[in-house]
Amino acid sequence: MKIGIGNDTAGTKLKYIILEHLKSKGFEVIDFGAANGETVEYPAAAKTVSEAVLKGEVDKGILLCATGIGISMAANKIKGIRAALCADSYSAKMAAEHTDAHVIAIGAKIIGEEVAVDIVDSFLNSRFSGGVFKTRIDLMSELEK
Ligand SMILES: O=C(CO)[C@H](O)[C@H](O)COP(=O)(O)O
Repeated sequence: MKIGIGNDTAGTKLKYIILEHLKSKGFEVIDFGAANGETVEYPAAAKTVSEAVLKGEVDKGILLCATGIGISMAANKIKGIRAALCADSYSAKMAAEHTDAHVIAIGAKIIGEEVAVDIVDSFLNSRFSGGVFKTRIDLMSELEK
């Protein structure tokens, strides 16, 4: 599984922790986010990762900003993207199982490092349930028209 990770400046430290964790688990990770000392605004990071998912360059995306709020809002403005702001691993599991989220967002100043890693693992280890949940995301997609 190929993962895209993106962050604004506030998410840089947590990005590297998640990046190393994912690599240690054998994931291929593309880092689209701000590097140490670099200034990147969250809309740009959200756009790059979301478009990479839509193009199939990566399978799923992880987004980080200080709160996770702006970067999840920005990702949800990209047509076709379902982004879920997650503060716990159950939500991350449901984001995958019930809403087939393309990306999750985590607040780097809100969520501790170990919980953040649990959230990421929970999201990536969970699969879309289909069935009635597919009907519902199709209804959600109609809202974009
Ligand atoms: O969480 C965010 C948006 O929802 C941003 O990361 C936050 O606003 C950045 O703030 P600052 O420039 O003070 O680090």
